Amino acid sequence: MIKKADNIFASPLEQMVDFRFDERVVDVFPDMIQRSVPGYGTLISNIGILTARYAQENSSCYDLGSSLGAVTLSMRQRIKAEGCQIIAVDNSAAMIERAKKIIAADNNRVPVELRCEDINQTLIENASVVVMNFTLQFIAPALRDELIRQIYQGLKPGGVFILSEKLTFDSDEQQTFFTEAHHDFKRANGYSDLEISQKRSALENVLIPETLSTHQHRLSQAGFSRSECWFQCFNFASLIAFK
Ligand SMILES: Nc1ncnc2c1ncn2[C@@H]1O[C@H](C[S@+](CC[C@H]([NH3+])C(=O)[O-])CC(=O)[O-])[C@@H](O)[C@H]1O
Ligand SMILES: O=C(O)C(=O)Cc1ccccc1
Repeated sequence: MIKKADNIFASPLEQMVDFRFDERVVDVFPDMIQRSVPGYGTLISNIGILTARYAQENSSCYDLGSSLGAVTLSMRQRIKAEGCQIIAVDNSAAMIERAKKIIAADNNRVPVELRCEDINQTLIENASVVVMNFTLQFIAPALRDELIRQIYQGLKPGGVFILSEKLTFDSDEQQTFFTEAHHDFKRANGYSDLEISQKRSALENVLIPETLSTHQHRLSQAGFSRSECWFQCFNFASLIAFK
């Protein structure tokens, strides 16, 4: 499949509208996420490696906010345990339609179920691995505690939850440093200042980042015994939480 370049925010927009995972975004999504999230490729491959270690026989592995199925494919390639299935969930119909084609073109044997639904409505059960790779940040903050509690409840003993998020920081100094470093990363990947600033406005009310300590506190309140930050590049981090 050829990768289409993301130029969604390249020309001046008369009216700023909230960012949505629609058809236009789906078309350029692999290029957009790769050029926007430092370490994205490293995260995808290592989520596969972590899944290989923690996937249990006859259990389910969940990819919540699966977009085009990058995490699903990485998990699918690595799972060795017998009788595992992957459940991939996204509430964007455009994403799910495209993901169906991508998954169908992959010939690995691990069963994949793709669901178009709100992850707040997803019943998590018999899970050994649950992944949210940059999805919690799009969930209304008031719903986050309950969602993480549901994930904890649905995990089997020994199960893990992998949570990747864009972070915000308590100190102005840290916030400025990480934001500028991220913008430098985007500039180095060919985005103009206009693209960076228009996308930033479009995401303002849609992507609501939290601090690392807010995430860690929520995980421990939900019951997780321990969490480790196993990856961070600038303001993008990933945690693994153990039941
Ligand atoms: N309530 C919701 N229910 C279900 N899906 C949702 C919801 N809200 C947002 N989404 C979906 O969450 C995904 C977030 S992208 C994940 C990248 C992927 N994990 C990847 O590793 O390539 C991250 C990003 O673009 O920064 C989109 O596909 C939304 O439709
Ligand atoms: O582009 C950004 O500034 C981001 O924070 C990452 C991102 C990547 C893809 C869709 C939405 C946000």
